[in-house]
Amino acid sequence: MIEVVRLSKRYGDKVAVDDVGFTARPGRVTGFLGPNGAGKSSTLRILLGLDAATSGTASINGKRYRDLDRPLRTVGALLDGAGPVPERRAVDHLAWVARSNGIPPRRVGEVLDVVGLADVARQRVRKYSLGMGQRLGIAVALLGDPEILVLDEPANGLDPEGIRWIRTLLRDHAASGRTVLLSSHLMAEMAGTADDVVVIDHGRVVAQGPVAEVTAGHPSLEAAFFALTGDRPGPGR
Ligand SMILES: Nc1ncnc2c1ncn2[C@@H]1O[C@H](COP(=O)(O)OP(=O)(O)OP(=O)(O)O)[C@@H](O)[C@H]1O
Repeated sequence: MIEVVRLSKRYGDKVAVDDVGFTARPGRVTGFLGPNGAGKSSTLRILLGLDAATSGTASINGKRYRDLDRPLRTVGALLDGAGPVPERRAVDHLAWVARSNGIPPRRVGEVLDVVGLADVARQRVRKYSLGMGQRLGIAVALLGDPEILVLDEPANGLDPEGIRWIRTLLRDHAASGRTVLLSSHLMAEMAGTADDVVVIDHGRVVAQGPVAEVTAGHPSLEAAFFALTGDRPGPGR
């Protein structure tokens, strides 16, 4: 379970996250939705111990990330922009992450199979396409067989088949009683993946609840999103 309570983050005068609260529950995929710059990555970075909150708390199974024992075995994460050293081979990167977290080496082969990179595991990461890099990031997230997955824009760089693949992976993870939190600015992707959504705009939560509830009165989740955020679909959105 993930709990975010009255979380705020300021960068100088800029309020990036403003009194945000939500819960991501076991057995459900929770979608964290918002336009670019809404505060999604800032919230997830605090949750994962990469940044400090100005006020409020973000916890994983009741603990701050930094207080988790062997964190990768509790929570697997994929963050925008985070990636392995380009000169490293994918398999070596995974083996290094596994070693540093006390994860059995056999998991490396298992996750390479799950993400469909087994045949290219010995290639250097710099030769990977965007989509392959994204799959490698997901492999790292799965390495510790974690109860909780936190993924920032996991569909970035994936083709339609890749998007369908990750949707199935996340649905299966939740169906086995585990917790999934994923951020996206892509409504269509979220409508088919999430059980619950948290909609954030200008740092504040503007709606949250089961997809059907948030969508009620609108023709689609996309229409609800644009009505809630006052934004129009356009380039980069
Ligand atoms: N390190 C930083 N210093 C100053 N401002 C920042 C910093 N990180 C984020 N911000 C600002 O905080 C706001 C929220 O950014 P954040 O990256 O959390 O949004 P986001 O919803 O994840 O958007 P995106 O999808 O574009 O990543 C933005 O206005 C951004 O410019």
